[in-house]
Formats: sequence, C-alpha cells, structure tokens
Amino acid sequence: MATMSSLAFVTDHTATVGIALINNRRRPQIPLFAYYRPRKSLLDMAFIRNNTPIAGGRRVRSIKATGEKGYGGDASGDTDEALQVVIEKSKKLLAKQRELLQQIAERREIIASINNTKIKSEKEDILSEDEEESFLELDSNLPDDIFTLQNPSTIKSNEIDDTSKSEIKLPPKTYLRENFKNNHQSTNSQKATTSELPPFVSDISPTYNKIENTNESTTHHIKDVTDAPIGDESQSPPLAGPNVMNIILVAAECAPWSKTGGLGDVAGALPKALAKRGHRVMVVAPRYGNYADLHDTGVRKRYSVNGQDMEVHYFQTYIDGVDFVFIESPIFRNLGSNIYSGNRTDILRRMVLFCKSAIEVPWHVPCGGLCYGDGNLVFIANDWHTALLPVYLKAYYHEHGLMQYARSVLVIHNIAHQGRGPVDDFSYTDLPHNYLNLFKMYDPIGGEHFNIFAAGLKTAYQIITVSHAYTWELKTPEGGHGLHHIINSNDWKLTGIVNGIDKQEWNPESDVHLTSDNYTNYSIQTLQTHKPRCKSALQSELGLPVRADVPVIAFIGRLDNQKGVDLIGEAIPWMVDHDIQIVMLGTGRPELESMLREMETRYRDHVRGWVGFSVKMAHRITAGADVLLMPSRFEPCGLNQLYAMGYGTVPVVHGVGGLRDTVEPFDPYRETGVGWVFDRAETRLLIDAVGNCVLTFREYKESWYGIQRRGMMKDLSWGNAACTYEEVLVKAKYQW
Ligand SMILES: Nc1ncnc2c1ncn2[C@@H]1O[C@H](COP(=O)(O)OP(=O)(O)O[C@H]2O[C@H](CO)[C@@H](O)[C@H](O)[C@H]2O)[C@@H](O)[C@H]1O
Repeated sequence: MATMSSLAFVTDHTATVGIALINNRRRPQIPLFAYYRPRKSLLDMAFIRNNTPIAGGRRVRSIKATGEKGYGGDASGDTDEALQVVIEKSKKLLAKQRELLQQIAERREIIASINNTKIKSEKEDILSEDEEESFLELDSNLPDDIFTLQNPSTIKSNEIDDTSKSEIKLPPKTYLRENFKNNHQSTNSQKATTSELPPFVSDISPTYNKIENTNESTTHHIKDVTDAPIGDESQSPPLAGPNVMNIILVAAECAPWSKTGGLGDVAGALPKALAKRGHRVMVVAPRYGNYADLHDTGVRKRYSVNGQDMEVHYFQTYIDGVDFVFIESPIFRNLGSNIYSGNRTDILRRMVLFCKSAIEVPWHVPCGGLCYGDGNLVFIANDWHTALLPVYLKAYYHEHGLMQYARSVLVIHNIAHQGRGPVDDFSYTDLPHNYLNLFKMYDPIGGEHFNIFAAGLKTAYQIITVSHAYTWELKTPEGGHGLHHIINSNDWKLTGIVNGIDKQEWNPESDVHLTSDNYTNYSIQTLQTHKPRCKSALQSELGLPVRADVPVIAFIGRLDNQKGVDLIGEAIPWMVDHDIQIVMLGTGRPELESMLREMETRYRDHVRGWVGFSVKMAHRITAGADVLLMPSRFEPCGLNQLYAMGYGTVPVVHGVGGLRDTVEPFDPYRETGVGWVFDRAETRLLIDAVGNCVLTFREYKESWYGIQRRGMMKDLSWGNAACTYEEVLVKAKYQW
C-alpha cells in the first residue's frame, strides 16, 4: 500500500518524486525534503544509496536487483518506464527551481547594485531601506493569483483620488512591483527638482503617478494587462529574466495605423516580440487620423515649439501585450498616408513637438492604470524623425536631475534621410546654445548645415542598425551619406540586428488578403497546388494573360533612387522579349511613377505598373508572383525579400545591406540557397541574375521547389532579433 500511495503522490507532484522514492524504501516517515540535496540530481542520490552503476534506464533495474522492497520491486516493465518518465520530469523541475533561485539571487544583486550607484549619495532619489522593505513586503503579501484589491494607485501615492477606490482587477505581482518601484523613483526624482523645474519641461501635473478618473476603459485595460505575459508569475518566468524593463519605442509611423515603408512595419511588430519576452512595452506615435478603438486618456499637455504654445492630447490602446499611445495635435491631423508632407520647417516643427511630447509619456499617461515612470526605462528612437529624443533626454532632463535612470537607443533604418537644414533651423529645437555643435555638420556640397541625425547619433547611449552588412556600409563615405565619421567614432556603441517579420500579418496560411477574389491561403504543404492559384488570381485581377508557364516577376516599394527601380525600367524590354510578366507596385518620385505607367502602356501583355500605396495589393503580389526583384542601390535591411521568402516567392537581389545578410545565393551543385544575388547595381548584372533564375523556374522544377521551400522554412520571425535588442537595451541601461 505504501508503494501505491507513494506512486500516486509522485504522479500528482512530480517535483518531489525523487524524495518520495527514497522515502518509500528507507524512511517513509521523514518529511519529503529532508533528503533533498541541492546540486545532486535525483539519479545521483539513487546511485549513492544503492551503490549501483548509473547507466540511464538500466539504473532502475540495478536498484531492483538489490532486492530492496520499494517502488519497483514487484512492478511490471510498464511501471519501470513510467518511473523513468517521472524521474525525467522531476529532474527538469528541479533544474527549473534552481534557475528560478538564481534569478531571484540576480534580482537581489541588481537591487543592491542600484542602491550602490552614485545616486546613492542623493538618498532622496532612491528607495529608503524601509521603503525597499515595504516594497518587498508588498511583493510577498500579494496573492499568487489574479486578485482584487483597491485601485493600484493606492499602493503608494499621496495623490490618490478617494473616489478611485473601486474594486478592480490588478495586474500580476511583478507588474505592480516594477511600477511601484519605477513610479516611486520617478516621484522622488521629480521631488528633488520640482522647485526649480526648467521652463521647457511641461508642468508636472497631477496626472503623473495617478489614475485619471479611473473611467471604464482604464479599468478594462487593467483587466487586459492581467492577461499579458508581463511578469505573469502564474505562468513561466519571463524570457528576459532579470532584465525585464519598461521600453518605449517612439516612431513617426506605426503599422497598421500609419505606414509609408519599413519603419511602420518595424514599429508595429518589434514591440510585440519584446513584450513576449516579458518587458512592459509601449509604442508612441503621432495620431494622424481618426483611428478606431482608441481611448482618450484625458491627459492634455502644452509644449512650446519655436515660441508657439501647442496643446497635445494623448490617446491609448492595448493590443497583443503592447501599449500604443498616440499623440494628437492639429499639426499631425489629417496627414493620412502623406505623413512626411509639407516643407522642411513644417516637418521639423512636427518632429520637435512629437519628441517633446513623447518623452514625457511615461510621466503623464497611465497605461493599465499606471504610468510607466522613468525608473527602469529605455526609449527606442527611430531614424532622424525622433533623433531629437536622445538630445532632449540629455539636455532637458538628465542635466536637470530628471529621468536619471532613463536611457535612449537610436535605430538607423535609413541614414539617407537625416533632417538636414540651414544652421538657423537650430532655433526650432529650443535647445541651449551650447548644443548647437552637436548638430553642426559640414559637407562639400551642402557646406555648413544643421543635421538632426548627427546630434541623435552622438547623444544616444547605443545605436542599432537593421542588418550586419549595413553596419559596415555605414562606416564608408558612400554608405554613411556624410555621417560615416560620426558612425566610426561611435563604433563602440553600434550593433547590427536584422529585422524580423510579423508572422501574424505576413503569413500565407492566414493572410486575410488571400481569402477572396480566387486567392487562397497556403502553406509549405500546399505550396505547389495553392500558390499557383494565387498566381492566376493575380494575373486575372491585373488583366494580364493567365498563364502558369510564364514567370511573374514583381517589385514592391518606394519609387526612389535607393530602390533601383530605374534599373528594372532598363531591363523590362529584355524581360518582355523573354516572355516574362512584370508587376510593379509603388509610389514616390514623379519620373519613376511615369516610367511605370509608360511601361504598362507600351507592353500591355507583359507589364503592370500600379502607382499607389495598397497594402492589400502588396500581400497579393507577394503571394501571386514567382519572383521578387530588389535591385536596391543600398538597402539597410529590406523587408520585402523576407516577406517574399515566407511566401515561397524567390528573391533576386543586389547584394547590399540586409539583402546580402538574408538572401543566401542558390548553389545548383549543392542545392542550397534561397535566391539570386548580383554584385553591383547594374542592369547587365540584374539581367544575368534574372536569366539564371528564370531558367531554373522553367527547366529545373525540383531545384525551384527546393529554393521555395528553403525560403519558407527560414526562421524570419522577430524572436531572435528581439533577444538581441534586449541585450543592447541592457547595455544602455547600465551605461552612465
Ligand atoms: N506602394 C506600396 N504599397 C503597399 N506597400 C508598400 C508600398 N511600398 C512599400 N510598401 C511596403 O512598405 C514596406 C517597405 O519595406 P522596406 O524594408 O523596403 O522599407 P523602406 O525602404 O521604406 O525602409 C527602411 O527601413 C526598413 C525597416 O528597418 C528597412 O528594412 C529598409 O531597408 C529601409 O530602407 C513593406 O512592407 C512594403 O510592402
């Protein structure tokens, strides 16, 4: 009976199985954990007790052979196997426990190291010992499951609105703990300086660290937060482990709300991958239109831009574990897809207002009922549009004792656009005059000028670029577009991370744009039957002859010198002669738009040039085409080749930047590779590559399917990239 009951216990509580087994044989009365010895595995213990050789499954039989009464003396072979399974499980659990203990120890070390930083001397800026204790107490007193308490703002705030003590669901413990700590630090940080607050900082209003009116949507959002992976201790620990932080990605565009190119895609997708790792993540973007399902946080702030007082409103929503905060102002309104329209100073004023109002979001805008605070915070700024953010963080805040723990990282998606202007433009930034030198640049063509990207690169704690090859290219005079000196001298803080793709949005199995008009979803299993259906649907939608034998080559992208569209224009007559269909979708420079129209008119049976921006058509072309052509002169990363590979569409690319990193050339001898790569952005080389590609498509079907399948099997998701982003953010966090 003793054996039976122990086995039943073991089945239900596998973590203690080893101890149960031993107890059963020797000391059934002793508490289970009395025999637990850290660092000795369960099987080691069995070995010690029985002095039998350890040899996997045979060990169990050896123990039985000793004739000891116990768990397996009279058991069948099945029982042995079941025991093995249970033993394996218990080993895993013990390992997990060890890992958790280590994480706890690391967290304690982090707390200790924070307390020992230079801020320690400014005691009021950090948690006092008593407060630290109460913070830990709070943690240990929190119930394990999702639970109800008073509004979280009551935990530590003197600014509580008594009317807000409604019963609401609280986020999990870690979530509260981080916020408690962050907000607390920030409050003190402000306390220290509020009396002499610099005029450029918006008023530290009561919205900070306080739930606004706890209206319905806020309460609802808190409920959502409890579902998020962030610090959900009832599930497995966060992938980021002790590195969990508050991350705010700030970008001028964010898909699906606003997008003119790859930046929008990255701003919409990377944050979700970071949130999956356990971070608390927010995206801040301008509100260009009337986006559905946003809730007005009620927070309003005023910022001065070049002497003009401007009010902004903050809107918010929470999707896939990410807080999206949109900043509304009349100067952003109704820009729609034309978000970079207007003259140089119009855009500059917009970006100044955007950066100023984005930087204070963690103070003022409650998400899930709580502001992020500036304690454990890293901003990710993107391209020149938000390159002012690192500068403002330093000049307006750090240098005035504010946001001491907040860090900034700047991502270069495309260095060709830098926010250049005459030196007088500096006055728009409202920065102290001693900051002018950060912005001043000289080049042989433009002479002395003002350059926002330059200042951001110098000021950010870390810099990220979107591929490894681009990291190298940026250091050359051609690739750096005049900023190569700055890149070279800041090499120590530069990291290349290849973008991923949003598999929710770009997945042929679930793509919502492939569910009508004879398109169909497909997977690697149905590639050969269903992708051809997408091809014929595309040909028929565009009015091209529906022919399976003719290769369809596509181009999607901004019509810009960068993308090498002119090279395609030069190659089109050759492609038409070789019975190839060409489909191009893009918008941009007027002369290139005209080229698209002209080619279509001239080659009605072979060419379609769609001038415009259509997400639906981009998806359909990616699914229906056989080949995607990207003859970019430079390409920091490139997303379309990644989407193409995921859809079994074969990329033919110029080997630069991210195209070089991501498209391994096809090797017909070893049957490896995922596409064709040519060495220089020249029409002749483009034609060679397309020629070889089309020959394989027509004559070597098995090789062709191999190329498609290898592309589809590549891990293109954001998971790995998010992990590397995290490493860079951690570096920034511990940088002074
Ligand atoms: N007319 C149209 N209609 C519909 N969709 C269209 C379109 N034109 C472009 N797109 C879409 O916009 C995105 C463009 O992605 P790219 O990576 O080519 O971007 P871009 O050069 O703008 O970005 C910069 O940033 C990204 C992100 O880091 C880098 O990958 C890239 O190398 C760098 O130049 C794709 O999603 C594409 O489908």
